[in-house]
Amino acid sequence: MTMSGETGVERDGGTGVNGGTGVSGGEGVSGGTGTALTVEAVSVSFGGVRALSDVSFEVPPGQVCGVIGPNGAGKTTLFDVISGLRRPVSGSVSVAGRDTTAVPAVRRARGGLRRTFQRTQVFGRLTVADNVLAAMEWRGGGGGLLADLAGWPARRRLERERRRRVEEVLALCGLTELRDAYAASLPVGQRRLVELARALADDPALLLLDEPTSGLDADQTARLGEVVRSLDTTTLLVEHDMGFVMEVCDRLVVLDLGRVIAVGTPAEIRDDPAVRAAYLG
Ligand SMILES: Nc1ncnc2c1ncn2[C@@H]1O[C@H](COP(=O)(O)OP(=O)(O)OP(=O)(O)O)[C@@H](O)[C@H]1O
Repeated sequence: MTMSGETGVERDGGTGVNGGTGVSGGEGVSGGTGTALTVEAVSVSFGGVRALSDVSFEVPPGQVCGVIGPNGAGKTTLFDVISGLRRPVSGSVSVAGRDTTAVPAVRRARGGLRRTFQRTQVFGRLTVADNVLAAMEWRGGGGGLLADLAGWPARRRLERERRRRVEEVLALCGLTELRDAYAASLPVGQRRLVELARALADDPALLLLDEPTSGLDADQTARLGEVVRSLDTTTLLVEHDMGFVMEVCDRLVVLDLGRVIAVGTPAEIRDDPAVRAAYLG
């Protein structure tokens, strides 16, 4: 299946990390909501460029952790490592106490890892509601072909339950009035909310949000903050909007040139001289 990005270019959605599309099962990351994340001594190199050097931090269950740092600090590379799109040359990633460093991205997605991207990935030719519904369809309806043909009551119940959940998530993300709009017709901020709704549809265990406020107006940003705060899900977010980060995150990890230069609460980070130096030069 393909997804349309902000540019209108069709993008491959088959990484299995966004909304869990196209995969089935339940392995890889599982642990339900409130799953602890541990990154330990992770290093990644691109030729001579050390994108991540010995990066370590923990996110306790249910906390919201911001990853901040100047351009090129290694934030996207870190997300790629945690979601399984890139293997570190050394170090490990553990989710709910289980080492997932060698677990493929698709299995992490099956286990409940959801990620949104800097460049939004939604199904442009589906309505907003169907985008969210599609994020749940990967589990299948149960009962196989026979159930498909016979329309078993259990299958119909599941379908009703999913549709109820779609409406719930749309309301949470402020998208109810847009439920029948085609995703491709929406401005980037709203598409970003659709992507978030897809990620939230089936109770993620671990949520990675890449620049979630980008393209959102002030009201949408405020709502996003409320949504993220209301979740029990362990959440990691890369974000340049410092006001948002300071308000929404329980803790921050600051990267600079691939290294962790500070970890702490927003208040601690605000006053940290190393952070000020990295940002102000
Ligand atoms: N595929 C790649 N090949 C070579 N170098 C790369 C690749 N991806 C990232 N890098 C380099 O690794 C370093 C970290 O990049 P990364 O994209 O992770 O940083 P970032 O903090 O996400 O930056 P930004 O805020 O600009 O998105 C940078 O020096 C970047 O040029």
